[in-house]
Amino acid sequence: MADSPLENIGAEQNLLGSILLNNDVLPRVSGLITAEDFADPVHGRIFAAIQARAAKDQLADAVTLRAMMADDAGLADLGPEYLARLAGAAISIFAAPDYARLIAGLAKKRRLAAMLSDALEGLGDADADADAILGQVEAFGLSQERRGGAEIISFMKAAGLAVVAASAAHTGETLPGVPTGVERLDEMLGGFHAGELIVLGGRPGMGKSSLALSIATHAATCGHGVGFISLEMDAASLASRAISEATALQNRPVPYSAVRRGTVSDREFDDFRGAAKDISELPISFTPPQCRDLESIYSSAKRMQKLFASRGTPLGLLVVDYVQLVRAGRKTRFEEVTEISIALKSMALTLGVPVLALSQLNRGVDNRDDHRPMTSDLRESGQLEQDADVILFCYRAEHYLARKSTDDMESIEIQAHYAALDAVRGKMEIIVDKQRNGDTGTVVVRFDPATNFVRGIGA
Ligand SMILES: Nc1ncnc2c1ncn2[C@@H]1O[C@H](COP(=O)(O)OP(=O)(O)OP(=O)(O)O)[C@@H](O)[C@H]1O
Repeated sequence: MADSPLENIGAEQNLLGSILLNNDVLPRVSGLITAEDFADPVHGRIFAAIQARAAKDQLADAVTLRAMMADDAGLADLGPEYLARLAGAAISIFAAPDYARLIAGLAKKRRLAAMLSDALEGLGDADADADAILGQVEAFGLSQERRGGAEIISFMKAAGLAVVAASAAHTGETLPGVPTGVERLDEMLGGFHAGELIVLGGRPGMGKSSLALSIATHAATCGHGVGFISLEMDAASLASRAISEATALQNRPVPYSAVRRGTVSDREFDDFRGAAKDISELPISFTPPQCRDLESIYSSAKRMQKLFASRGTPLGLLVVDYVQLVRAGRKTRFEEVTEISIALKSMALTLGVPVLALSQLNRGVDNRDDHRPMTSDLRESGQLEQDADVILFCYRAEHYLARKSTDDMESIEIQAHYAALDAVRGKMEIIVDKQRNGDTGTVVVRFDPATNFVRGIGA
């Protein structure tokens, strides 16, 4: 069958063949083309598989890929020797970048054609809103700029975008960013903004994961697709916490630890099951435990973005819990976290969503009199501090006071200790330590660790 004018299957075969024959071709074309640019979906999957192997410093040739893609029905349809045939059709290493540009250019034209056809269809509908169609065209232009990366944006265009964002914020109908569910925090930040890296730091047990999950479920409730990449907890444990929070919101709190231990009453079990049913449709996706390196995090995020787009709830937030567990294969921890931090910021930009990255702070915080985290606590964490657009810390005085021994205290001190404990019981401070485009400050929220419940005081 002849290629359509907007695809060149032969060029795709030649390019893939040359990479399979010589993996050194890959770095020469990586910045020019993505797996989505291939017109033939099987070719896209072959390219993604080559990239995944290369990221792990593994050889990607016809033999290794055939084993890796043994379950790919599309590849099986093309015959057992297809990969070997591709390798036989290789072009020279010097021609590869031109082929990559040709394929990427055709992909751009296909996307443009699809978008224009949608827009024309919209224009044919007498009830369609012209501004909505124009927005669609503009959004397409922006998404192509992100792909191109190096394109130049005129001041006029930037000013236009600034006015669109200001007008959305001004009318107050919608938050400019993804809402967190903590009203005061949303007022300070305007929600989490697309393209931003938000770092949430804290000591273990301070409630980072709980806060992140609570924000994720709230964002999903508001219609944003959420990708939750936890390197610490499995999907069922995260879901259990989210369901527990839903029971608390329904004023029938069922602690997730009791559910796990099997110590809930029949009524509590029914409440838990009922809440699970209520939130089961939320657009949140988790990743399997083997998703631990940057390459798989990025490819999972891209898969989630496609999945959510196809379901009409576009990916609005990506959460990574937590940075120190991600593997990047660098020599020192500092270099490794720096690479992760740069990658997470670029993920936020290329995917066009906010990335909420959790960061575990080291013991230094516990050894001070004031255990509130500070910017300097992030300094050992590579370049996180510089790359982050927003830095949040969570802090619970209750966590420290409840663990303080009263053995050596006088009775008056014990009284003061319990008064202090009562004053902070059930409260978490969210410290906005850095905001590239706004003010800093502290927001106090109600936090029930047993049910993962986080809400603004008085909410
Ligand atoms: N039933 C319960 N009663 C009281 N506290 C609980 C209960 N269940 C869990 N917790 C506490 O809730 C907190 C949950 O914290 P979370 O997992 O969000 O911490 P984190 O900051 O992400 O740190 P970590 O790295 O340890 O997970 C922990 O301090 C845990 O001890």
